This record gives sequence, structure tokens and C-alpha cells, in this order.
Amino acid sequence: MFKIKVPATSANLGVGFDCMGLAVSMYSEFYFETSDQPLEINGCDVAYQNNRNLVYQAFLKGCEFLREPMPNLKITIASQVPVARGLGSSAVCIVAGLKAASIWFDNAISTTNLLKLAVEMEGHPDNVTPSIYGGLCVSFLDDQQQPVVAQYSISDNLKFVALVPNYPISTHEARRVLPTTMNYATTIHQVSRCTMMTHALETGDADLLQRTCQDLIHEPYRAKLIPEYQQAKQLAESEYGTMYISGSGSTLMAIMPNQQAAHSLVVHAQALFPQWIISPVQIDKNGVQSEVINRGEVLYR
Ligand SMILES: Nc1ncnc2c1ncn2[C@@H]1O[C@H](COP(=O)(O)OP(=O)(O)O)[C@@H](O)[C@H]1O
Ligand SMILES: N[C@@H](CCOP(=O)(O)O)C(=O)O
Repeated sequence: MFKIKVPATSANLGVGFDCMGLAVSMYSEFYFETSDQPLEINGCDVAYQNNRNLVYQAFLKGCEFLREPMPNLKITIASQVPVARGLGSSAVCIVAGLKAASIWFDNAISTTNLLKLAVEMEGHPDNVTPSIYGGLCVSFLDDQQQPVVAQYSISDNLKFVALVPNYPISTHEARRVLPTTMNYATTIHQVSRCTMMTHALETGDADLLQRTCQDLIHEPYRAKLIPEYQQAKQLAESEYGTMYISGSGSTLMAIMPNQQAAHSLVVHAQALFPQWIISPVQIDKNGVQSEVINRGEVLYR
């Protein structure tokens, strides 16, 4: 049996739509072992306990890539990552299934190919990349469809707080509300803010962060799906932090200038939104991890 542990993600970081994403300290664990039936799945919604399950589909894609037969599989899922909340639950499943297929066949899929296959399934690289690599990642596919990835550091002074609403937003629906074209002025706004934001994150410059994290290409449209968006953003900004829609929502992610401001935000946000889960998160620096387990003993990581 082996275990795959995958971090949740917070994609886009506001101005980095479809190219920037962060791995955060919420995890899903997936156990894979042989079964006497073609497929057994436990630990997720019954709606996903069948061969349309994304983890299973990703494992199958890995087998097809390797030209190996699909084994009989038992998958057990233990997840902290809420579904359809903009914390990358679909990316987590895809990365887990592909990584599992790789381990099953002696680590046969390189990290670059893992990412390539994951992007084919997810449609954009910004959340699968940090799930694989950890940390803050910027990524795109080049003209040959090869992934290009850069990792950036984030100042230890900055503290992240996830505000997770009690309602879902599907990524598919949240992409349908977006316009299909963008003018030059908007493009310049976006490119300049996105580039400068990586600098603000690296240096921990909270003022610059607030001024750069002002998206024009998806948040104005998606904010309508999150009625509390303005109220929450103003709250974070009143504590000298900033806030963006995590992935396609509904989670709002605050970046606070220090621990005290983060604590104050947690207290005030919990009072304002009592039905929501307000949770400080750390940056995951490892990405996907695997362990082979034999009779309870971990053989390698
Ligand atoms: N444990 C799981 N097993 C199978 N599929 C899952 C699981 N968790 C999430 N998914 C799939 O991911 C979808 C949610 O993905 P998405 O709408 O992109 O939201 P997000 O990735 O922000 O959570 C679900 O509708 C389901 O298809
Ligand atoms: N760039 C994508 C990111 C979706 O992330 P998820 O965590 O909501 O799956 C988008 O904004 O559509």
C-alpha cells in the first residue's frame, strides 16, 4: 500500500489569473492498494465513488501514458480540502491519481510529464503546479505544450488567512461568467500588477501588495457570486492586509502584514461570518509527497 499526500492550493493570487498559485497547509491523503474488485473507493461523497472519480481518472491517464494496464484498485481518501471552494480540490485529486500511477510503476512518470498530464486534465496550470512543486509557482505551457515553472519565495512576515464560505462555487460556472476579450489598458494594468506582486510577496511589502493585488480580469465578475466579497476585502484592508478570491472562489484569501493583524482579522471575520470557516494557513513548501507502507511500516518517502 502507499500513501500520497497533496497540498491544497490558492490559485490566481488575484492578478495572476491562470498562471500563479500557492500551495497551502491543508492536505488530502490518498491510500492506494490492490483490490479483488476492479475498483473500490472510500472516504469521499458517494457521488464520486465510481469510475468517474477524478483520482481514478487521473490514475487511468497515468497508465495510458505509460502504456501499462489499469490494475484493480482500492482508493481510500482522507481529505481536509473542501470541494468547490477555490482551494484546488480537483487539482489535488488529479495530482494524487497521476502520482499514484507513477509510483505504482516504479516512479515512471517524470515531474515534468506529471505536470503536463495534470494540466491536460485541469485545463490550466496555476493550481496543479503548486500541488506538485509546493510554494508559490508561476507557470505556463510553451508553444510545444511543455510546462515552464518558476518558484518564488514569500517573506515570512506575511501571514495568510483563508475565509471559507459555507457555499460552493464550481470552477466551471465561475469561468462561464468571464468575458472573452481584454483591451490594451487592462492588459497593461494586469501585467504590471502581476509582475510587481511577486516582488511584494518576496519582500513582504504589505503596502505594495495591497496596491498590486487589484485584479481587473476575473474578480470583478466573480465578486458577484460572493456577496460578502467587498465587506471581507475592506476588513482585510482595514488591518493593512489585502484579499483576493482564492482560485475560482468561494474562498477569500487574506494576506496580512504580520501575525497580530492576521489574528485580529480572524477574530473580526469570524464575528462577521459566523457560518464560515476562518483559518490561518501556512505555505506548503514540499508539494506532493508519497510514502510506501508495508504492514504499518513506512519503507520510503
Ligand atoms: N474526493 C474527490 N473525489 C472525486 N472527485 C472530486 C473529489 N473532490 C473533488 N472532486 C471533483 O472536483 C470538483 C470540484 O472542482 P472545482 O469545481 O474545480 O472546485 P475546486 O477545485 O475549487 O474545489 C468536484 O465537482 C468533483 O468533480
Ligand atoms: N485559474 C483558475 C483556478 C481555479 O482554481 P480552483 O481552486 O477554483 O479549482 C480559475 O480561476 O478558474
